[in-house]
Amino acid sequence: MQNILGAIADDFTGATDLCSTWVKAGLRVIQVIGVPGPDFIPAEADAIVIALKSRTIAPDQAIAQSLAALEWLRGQGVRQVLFKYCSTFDSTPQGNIGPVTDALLDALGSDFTVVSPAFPGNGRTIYKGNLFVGDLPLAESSMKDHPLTPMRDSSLIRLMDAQSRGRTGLVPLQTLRRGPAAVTKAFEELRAQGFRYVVPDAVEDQDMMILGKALDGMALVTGGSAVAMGLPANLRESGELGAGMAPRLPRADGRPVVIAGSCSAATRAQIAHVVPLWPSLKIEIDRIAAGEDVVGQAMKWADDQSGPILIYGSSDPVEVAENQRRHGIQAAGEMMERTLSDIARGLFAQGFGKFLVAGGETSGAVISALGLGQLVIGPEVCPGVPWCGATLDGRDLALCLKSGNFGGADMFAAALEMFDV
Ligand SMILES: Nc1ncnc2c1ncn2[C@@H]1O[C@H](COP(=O)(O)OP(=O)(O)OP(=O)(O)O)[C@@H](O)[C@H]1O
Ligand SMILES: O=C(O)[C@@H](O)C(=O)CO
Repeated sequence: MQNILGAIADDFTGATDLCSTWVKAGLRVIQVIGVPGPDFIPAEADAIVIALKSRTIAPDQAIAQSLAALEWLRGQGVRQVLFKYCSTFDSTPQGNIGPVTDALLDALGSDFTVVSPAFPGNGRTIYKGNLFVGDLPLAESSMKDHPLTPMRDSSLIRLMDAQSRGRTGLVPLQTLRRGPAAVTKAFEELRAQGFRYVVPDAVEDQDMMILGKALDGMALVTGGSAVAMGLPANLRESGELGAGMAPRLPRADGRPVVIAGSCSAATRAQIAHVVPLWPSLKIEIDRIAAGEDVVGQAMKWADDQSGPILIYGSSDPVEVAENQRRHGIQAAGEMMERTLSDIARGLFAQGFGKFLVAGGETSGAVISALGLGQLVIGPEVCPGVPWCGATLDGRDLALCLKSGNFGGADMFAAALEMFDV
């Protein structure tokens, strides 16, 4: 069996978001955690998404990991590769979106690709090359205060140019709306003019479907999960895709816990919603830095509670800035990720079996600490956020990896209600 679509995602929640998009399109999809070793046997699938944690690491490491992922995917026979990054283009002036895209293009012997973080279903739209989050330009949205990748420019063209080797062109909405053939022609013209990347405007799902058709045959596609929406239709037309299967809610015994490390506005609203309803524990960076046994205390606390519980590090931008000033940006993030993931591992040992984790970096840390190899994608809680199943030490567990800014205020409870919790 050859897997026909392959993807490299720069974080774990982004990977599940993409998997969910393809599962909804009827594909059998598996999410693989990190680049698999030689003994790894992937479950049978139409698409494989490799989840890396490469969004904020040094560019040379991100390149090395992404190239290793590409090599592995090519060994599986994938016919098109997607580099999945955040729908809010989370990156720094150094990368890693530009450097990884350049390295993947080189490795594939290609010199042109699309840059499309648009995700209309979640309010990420592109107009005249500018990225909007809901009603606000990216640089005026809450992403301007992101702890690791503050986004201070809304122009995707400037953002991509600043961190890549080539030049970025635009396909305006008017051209896109003329259909796939017009888009393909615009791509060819831009490429002939020496552009290496193209940002297509897109404001509705229908635009993503037009774009998807124009991407047929492009060796490397880059963007958010919605750029993947139209790709399965190309495979159906060429007869390469069989009948789809409805996703199933994973089996999982054990208590539920929400672990939040995302400081995004949506996650903070979700936390504010459940704090009055559920036992909730805030983890303080200062106490971690002071060497207190924060993990042991959290596990004891969790043992004393019943029903769903929330453990969170998330703070508002003022407190995050204060923590970063005291401990350093990287160190503050890492301390919190390590602590939350140690707590997750401890809770699994304590019998917890349903984990909702908020935040891409945080999810990456938790999944790595649990030592999971692959996730089977189940039904969606809200756009871009599915439940996933995994097996660990002979136990079934369910995981819901939530991108920081996804989901409405009542999303935590809605996710657990799917299990009648
Ligand atoms: N109180 C805090 N002070 C400083 N940093 C924090 C605090 N709480 C969490 N963090 C760090 O902020 C970062 C949040 O990144 P994460 O990727 O988990 O969330 P996100 O960016 O909102 O989600 P996504 O990547 O899915 O959009 C993590 O490194 C986390 O450890
Ligand atoms: O594209 C998105 O917004 C998400 O899948 C994500 O990558 C958040 O980390």
